[in-house]
Amino acid sequence: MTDTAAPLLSTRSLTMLFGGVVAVDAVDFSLAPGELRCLIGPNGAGKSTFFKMLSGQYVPTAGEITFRSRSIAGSAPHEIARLGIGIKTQVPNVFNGLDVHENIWLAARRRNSPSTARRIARDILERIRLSHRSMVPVGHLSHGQRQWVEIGMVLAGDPELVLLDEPAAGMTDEETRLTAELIREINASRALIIVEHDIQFIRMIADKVTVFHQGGILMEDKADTVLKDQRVRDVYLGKKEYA
Ligand SMILES: Nc1ncnc2c1ncn2[C@@H]1O[C@H](COP(=O)(O)OP(=O)(O)OP(=O)(O)O)[C@@H](O)[C@H]1O
Repeated sequence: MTDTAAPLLSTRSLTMLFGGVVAVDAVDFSLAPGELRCLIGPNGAGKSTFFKMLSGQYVPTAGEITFRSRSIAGSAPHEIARLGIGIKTQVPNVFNGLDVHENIWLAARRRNSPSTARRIARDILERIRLSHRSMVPVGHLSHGQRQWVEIGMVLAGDPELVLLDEPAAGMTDEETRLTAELIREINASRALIIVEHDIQFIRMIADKVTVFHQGGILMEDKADTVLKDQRVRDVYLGKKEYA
């Protein structure tokens, strides 16, 4: 991967208005193949709206999104998923009454034969560290384990780019540590963009960080540089622990 490689994903002047509110303001963004990028920024900065345009949940007011050299702005979510972008939102997407294996098998079954889906589900269960709980209804799992099932369901679609919206929210310290490990493993073969508020978690996973502020990009650099920056401290970190 070099800076001269064609980006996996890029946006140009990407804009989203809600009535008079400019939620995302002419954002130019670029992600290299295989990259792991964290998005941070204060509440209301536009991160979720940006994500929802990438995944097709929102149709941008203006601007372009290019994924693997194809224009995808305004495409339907299922088309974008088929092209290789998988998203885990903050809204739960699991079937609580089905067990762990069934949830992941169903996600894999969308594009595979029953036997291939079984093999994929078995591999994913190992990766998300839930093989030993495969027959437990998802509703009986801890919050952190349910998040891993959701990540597993995204992986079952075999995306080249994974979007995760606050994957460590509400997790215990141990679950957060395991999630960071899991994300590193996923990044061995896939690109990721992760919206996250937990600075300690960002330190565990991040290489490069993009800071959103008032709908635009305030700064983009290596995690250490960003977390030390005075402007970022002023608009975002405030009283947060970042030492
Ligand atoms: N569906 C909507 N209708 C109207 N305004 C919206 C809508 N979604 C977001 N906004 C507004 O757009 C701006 C950006 O919101 P967004 O949720 O994208 O920020 P965020 O950075 O994801 O914040 P948070 O960290 O709290 O999730 C905010 O001013 C918000 O109030």
